[in-house]
Amino acid sequence: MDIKDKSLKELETLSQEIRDRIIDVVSRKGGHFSSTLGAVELTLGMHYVFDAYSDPFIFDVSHQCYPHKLLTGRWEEFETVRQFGGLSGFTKPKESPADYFVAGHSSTSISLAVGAAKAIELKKENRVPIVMIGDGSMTAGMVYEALNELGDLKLPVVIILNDNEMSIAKPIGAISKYLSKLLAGKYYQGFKAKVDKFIKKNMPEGTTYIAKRMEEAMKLITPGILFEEMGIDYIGPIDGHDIAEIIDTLQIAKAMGKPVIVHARTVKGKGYKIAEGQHEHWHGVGPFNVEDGAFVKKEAPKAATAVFADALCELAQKYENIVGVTAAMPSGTGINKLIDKYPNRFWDVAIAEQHAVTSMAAMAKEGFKPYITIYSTFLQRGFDQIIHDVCLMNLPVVFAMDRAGIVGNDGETHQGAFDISYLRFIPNMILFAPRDDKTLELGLEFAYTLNSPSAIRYPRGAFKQLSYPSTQFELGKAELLKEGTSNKLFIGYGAGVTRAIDTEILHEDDITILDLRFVKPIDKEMLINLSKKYDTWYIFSDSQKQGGVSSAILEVLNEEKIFNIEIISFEYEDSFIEHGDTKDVEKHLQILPEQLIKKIK
Ligand SMILES: Cc1ncc(C[n+]2csc(CCOP(=O)(O)OP(=O)(O)O)c2C)c(N)n1
Ligand SMILES: CC(=O)[C@@H](O)[C@H](O)COP(=O)(O)O
Ligand SMILES: [Mg+2]
Repeated sequence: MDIKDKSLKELETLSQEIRDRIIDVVSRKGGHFSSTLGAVELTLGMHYVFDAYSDPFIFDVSHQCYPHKLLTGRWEEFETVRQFGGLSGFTKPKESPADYFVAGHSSTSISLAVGAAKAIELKKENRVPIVMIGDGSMTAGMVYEALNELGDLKLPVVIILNDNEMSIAKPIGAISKYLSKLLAGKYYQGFKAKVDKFIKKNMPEGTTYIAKRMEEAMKLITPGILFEEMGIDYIGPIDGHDIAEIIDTLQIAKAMGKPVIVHARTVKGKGYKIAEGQHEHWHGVGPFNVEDGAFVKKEAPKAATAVFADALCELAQKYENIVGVTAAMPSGTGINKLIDKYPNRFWDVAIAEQHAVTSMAAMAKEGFKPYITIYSTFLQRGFDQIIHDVCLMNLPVVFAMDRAGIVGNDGETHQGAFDISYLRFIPNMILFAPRDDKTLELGLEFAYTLNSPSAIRYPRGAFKQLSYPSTQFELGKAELLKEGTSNKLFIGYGAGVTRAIDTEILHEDDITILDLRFVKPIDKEMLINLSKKYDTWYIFSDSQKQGGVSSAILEVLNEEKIFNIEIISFEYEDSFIEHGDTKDVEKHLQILPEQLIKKIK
């Protein structure tokens, strides 16, 4: 939709239509809600001043990109957002040429803009990268790595800092406090008045000349701004819901031809009163009633996250040296409960996964037992820190990895597919997984006893509760759940054990089921023994096949020169897994028990 020739009044009407569409669709389908509502006017400003099909439009995390989708030919299709086969909830170039990059993990936007700006300069093109980044995402280290170079190179990049004074939860840390202080300032008004006066007095011919003078004007009224010190001009705070002010400012920022941060004050949830200014609750939602904001809740069994949080609470009470962190996901990981109860032992360190890992390594060195509670996908950010700061030092840090396996509607960027593959080869690391609630509780207690780094994984949502009695973990020991009479062996890992059991029930043969429990150290003895009885092994695990559970088993068989076993892995194939309701995605992957049984037969 070209909005460049719309009047201010028309733009205001459009902003209401966009909000109505988002509220209507998200209230029925679920999705990211309050961030995207708060970004409507800023997005309109971006589209008015820049060109989404030419200028790189870079949305950080991109959970706030719904207005952008609606403005770039996806109004009708928006009905399908986050559903299987439908629109992604994030920006995705495959979906539209107006989506510059895939995003979903935070704080990548300014680096992308710097790279794009370098390329634009080398290609001698006339395009300007425009970024939208939230205040919460300004806490991550990558942002400062990018600003560091940008302030030096002085390439033209416009960065809208969309500041609603919230991350998913409340904002954390010194940067947040600093931004709040800036928000409280009156810099923009002074700046604008000066610029207006200047333009009126000195003929408004040619933006380069005006921009040059603006720079001088700004220096007088933005003392000591961190960004200025880094070589990046700062304009703000502006009202991020005032379309005229946004357009005005973005035009100026674009004309300046150098890196500029436009600091905009916004209200998270703007336009839906019940959500306005609320954190957590309205960030990402399921279907709800628009009239009263009541969620259409389906009766759901207790999620693994809640089982984890309760169990860790009990352990923390028992062992005073247990500490823990989350990187900006307090309620998502359930650790908010512990932060409330033990504020001196459990922390939200903001979006700072690398720092979370390394700072907990030092706590382990000091004799504490850190539990890093983190989504499988976000731990990817702390990869080098796991190797260099935790495993190399052989420190007993526990990685409690939530959202392992298919996460559903967030899709490609968020699937917890890779953790086994990226952790398994690291020396000293112990990898194990519970199959249900009880074994999750046992696993957390077992982790406490370990003197090495360990990682335990559990899924989004609830485990299916199993009837097999639970025994405590024993390092490197698998558990034979059922001995059958056929030549087949089902090996399950974590939630994969349930998949194995559910598939076995559908098979007429009486099949042996092994809960592998540890993928590292793996139970070689058990595998060697089983190789003497069963010659066709099926591997069930909610993880990537490459480097995953079946790879680990094949390594053992190969080392032991056991070549007569056929291994059939039902792990994820070598591709990124799309978004959709988890059941739909699993069906697409053909890993539902009724599909697996057909493959086996
Ligand atoms: C690396 C990484 N860690 C954590 C998250 C989870 N996450 C998504 S949005 C968000 C909050 C971002 O806050 P902000 O940038 O201020 O955006 P807002 O939602 O307030 O608009 C968090 C923590 C993520 N996407 N990526
Ligand atoms: C955008 C983002 O990274 C988070 O909002 C994420 O979508 C939360 O996922 P859960 O719903 O699994 O907590
Ligand atoms: Mg925010």
